[in-house]
Amino acid sequence: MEIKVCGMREPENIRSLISDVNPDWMGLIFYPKSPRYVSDEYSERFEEFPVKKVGVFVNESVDEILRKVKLFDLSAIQLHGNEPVEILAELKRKTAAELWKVISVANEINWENIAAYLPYVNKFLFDTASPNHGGTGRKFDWEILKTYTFEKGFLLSGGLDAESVTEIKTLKTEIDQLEGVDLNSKFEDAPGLKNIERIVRFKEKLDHSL
Ligand SMILES: O=C(O)c1ccccc1NCC(=O)[C@H](O)[C@H](O)COP(=O)(O)O
Repeated sequence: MEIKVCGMREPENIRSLISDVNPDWMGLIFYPKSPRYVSDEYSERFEEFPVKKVGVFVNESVDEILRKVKLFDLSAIQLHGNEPVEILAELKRKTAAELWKVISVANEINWENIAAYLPYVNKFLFDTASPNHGGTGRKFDWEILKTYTFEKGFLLSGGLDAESVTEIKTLKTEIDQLEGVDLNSKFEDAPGLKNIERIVRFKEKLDHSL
């Protein structure tokens, strides 16, 4: 299973993450209201790191997203707001970066609305709905994912921690499209600063149980 560690910011912390965990993806948050916000000044400090970067955006303009893709050498764009399909269509025409659409889960999911994104996205990411958009540290009811019928893969997100591993394993046996997990606030010592040991323990538990 893929591992994305989101909300990274501090170079020394990133260095430890890569050497001890070697995640598939590192998430950088470009939403100014997030306590994990990554400003342009960080771009030079990230150049050396051999890890694929995914930029997290909330209702951002296409021009600004493309500017960040270039500045931070992003491999993927995670759209974490209410972005309409047209924005994804435009991005797909203008960049080779992967496109991930976040589905914020409250009570129900309208699968017809989500189907409209299929021609443009590389994957979906299911997260807990919140007025702040992400980083809630709360799980949603994963039962709803059992009604997922598309072939497209997705990442599971929202309040994941080491205690979640058994349930993730069960879910994977039922839903093959579950490609990976997204870790964030439950692995932090402070916003934007991850506890690497905690992530190592999560990964070991996941590897042993899959
Ligand atoms: O983490 C944030 O501060 C954030 C703020 C606004 C939009 C997205 C944000 N995070 C994006 C992510 O992909 C998080 O990993 C995801 O929301 C899960 O976070 P958590 O519930 O803390 O595990």
